[in-house]
Amino acid sequence: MDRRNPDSIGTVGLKSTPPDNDFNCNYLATPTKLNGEEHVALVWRNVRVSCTLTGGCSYIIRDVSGALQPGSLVALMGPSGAGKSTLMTALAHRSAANTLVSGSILLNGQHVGPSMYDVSGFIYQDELFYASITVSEHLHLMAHLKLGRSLSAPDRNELVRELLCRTGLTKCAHTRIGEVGQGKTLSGGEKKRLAFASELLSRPKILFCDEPTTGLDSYSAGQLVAMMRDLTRGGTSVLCTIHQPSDELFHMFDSVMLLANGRVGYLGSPRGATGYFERLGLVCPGSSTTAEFLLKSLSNRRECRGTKSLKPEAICDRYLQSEQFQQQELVINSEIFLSQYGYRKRCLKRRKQDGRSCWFYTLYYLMKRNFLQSHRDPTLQYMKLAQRIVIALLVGLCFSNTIDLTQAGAQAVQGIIFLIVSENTFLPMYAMLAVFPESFPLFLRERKANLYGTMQFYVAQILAMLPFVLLESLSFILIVYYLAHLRPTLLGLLCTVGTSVLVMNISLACGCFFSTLFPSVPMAMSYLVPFDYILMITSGIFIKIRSMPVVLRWLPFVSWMMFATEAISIAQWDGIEHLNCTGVPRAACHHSGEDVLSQYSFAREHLRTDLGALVGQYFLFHALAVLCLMRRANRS
Ligand SMILES: Nc1ncnc2c1ncn2[C@@H]1O[C@H](COP(=O)(O)OP(=O)(O)OP(=O)(O)O)[C@@H](O)[C@H]1O
Repeated sequence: MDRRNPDSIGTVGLKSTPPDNDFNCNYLATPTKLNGEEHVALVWRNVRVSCTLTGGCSYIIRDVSGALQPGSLVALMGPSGAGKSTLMTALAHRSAANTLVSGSILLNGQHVGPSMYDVSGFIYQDELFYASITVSEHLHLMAHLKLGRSLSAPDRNELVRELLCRTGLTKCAHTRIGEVGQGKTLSGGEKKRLAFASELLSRPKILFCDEPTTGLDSYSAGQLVAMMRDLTRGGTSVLCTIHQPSDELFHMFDSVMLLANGRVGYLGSPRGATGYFERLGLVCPGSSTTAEFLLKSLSNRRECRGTKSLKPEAICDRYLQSEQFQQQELVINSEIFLSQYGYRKRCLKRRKQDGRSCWFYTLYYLMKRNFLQSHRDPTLQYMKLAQRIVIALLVGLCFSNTIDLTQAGAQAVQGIIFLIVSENTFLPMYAMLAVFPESFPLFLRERKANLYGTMQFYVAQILAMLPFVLLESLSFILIVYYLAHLRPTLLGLLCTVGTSVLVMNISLACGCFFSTLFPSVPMAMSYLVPFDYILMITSGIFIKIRSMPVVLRWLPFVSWMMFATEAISIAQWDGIEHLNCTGVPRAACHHSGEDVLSQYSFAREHLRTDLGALVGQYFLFHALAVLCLMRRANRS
């Protein structure tokens, strides 16, 4: 219970928060020290939302007006498909890209825009987290991402501690969030509370909650609504969609907005709702809760009918002539008046500082989050490393006694070069395909909330992977090099290792490109397989580039396998003067390293071009991947 504020016990006898530890939890219900200017009011008038898909789509929301006054707890209710989520995302300035919002939505008198992200939080119906990090780590990382450098380390720690305490998560602070089927994970209710705590980090003035109680038992749902009520005591306004709350929960809200087919059927106090509907001739049977009765009344398939049978459209028409509608108009007008005459602050404070330092600061914490996620997932990283080591041992041992300065040795060297290049190409490329589709939904939400940009997200993903990529690539090539007795010179080793690492990075970049270009892994896979064949055919091992049909001679230039095979071949053969021709006809014999290279149309003068082309392809694929990601994010 809040010790400063005795009123923080819910109206239905639910304590605002279970006292699960000895901490003083005074974050949520901190009585507002703000004067009227610091409050944020949201009013909306004649809001319409339509979707812009080709093939046409009618209005989802039609001429909806209302107000969210500072410190109020408002429930948004309606039958499934009534448009609750659509209205809420429009008010929160987080609408899907394929929807068009018209009408006025005013935040302290100003048309709503990106400043909404600085004053509001949004709790989605399905909460998304990085599963491998702990609750406490998640809150600390989110504090860095949301608040930047605006808080000192002790203040940040204190804030996280307070929120853990207030949301009853202290006992699972060091539990990994987890996913279903991963051993110990947070329960559904704990995840909801964590989503709640994450949004409260930035002390939002408005909190939008999309069905936060769905999937919770009645006690947990009661706790959550009580928590929201506590929050409103600090001046925060909460708009919350909710499905069929119990009577206790229903009456905890200050007002309720009922939607039917995208229109308002009632907006007013929960207490007045039953009476209002009774005056329309719709009577609630004793067995129903108030919410059930209201939803059935507004549903197209109604069971709850009174003497008069009003259709949802007629109920919405009657609302426009009601006293409740007139009262709402007064509230909207008074809020507009308060904003116009300076009682509501127009320039809302930004959460984070702008500028370069903030860009790198955010990048660092995104990288840290990605690193923790991949580092802690043994199935993903350590299994991959073990797999690479096993393959390296296999390849190295198979070739261990085959490499010498003979004709057979020359063939073995070219064979192992092909294996090195293809091993560094195909596995990493396919491993990347799932990365962006998996992280895209969370990225989209956080990007919409203005936490970071596409470039920061992309660079963080790549940099966080880099240590593992280097480890995998180096362990593979060093084992193979040593066991197969490849050329024992420093230059040969450096050039081979450097090219292999580069090849692995290009393959990752190409995998990123395919994974951002296509919306799903199977689709990306179906295009990647033919591309793999182009890579292999043009690697220079199977066919001389000069003997390919003229129209296809450009293909090798999109194939890093050709440049890499040539670079490593040069590293292995350049400067070798003599090869043993015993048992081979003189005409078919390679007398020197240069002969071996020329058999594949390779030449030592190409080395710089090869390395330059590899570096160029690395940047090209990353640039294409970023463009695709931006395009997809803008369209979502
Ligand atoms: N981006 C969109 N593109 C096309 N149609 C949409 C889009 N968003 C919502 N709709 C349609 O608008 C209607 C209202 O959807 P919305 O999700 O807002 O309803 P809801 O009241 O929140 O429903 P529920 O309670 O089931 O979550 C639905 O018929 C839905 O299919």
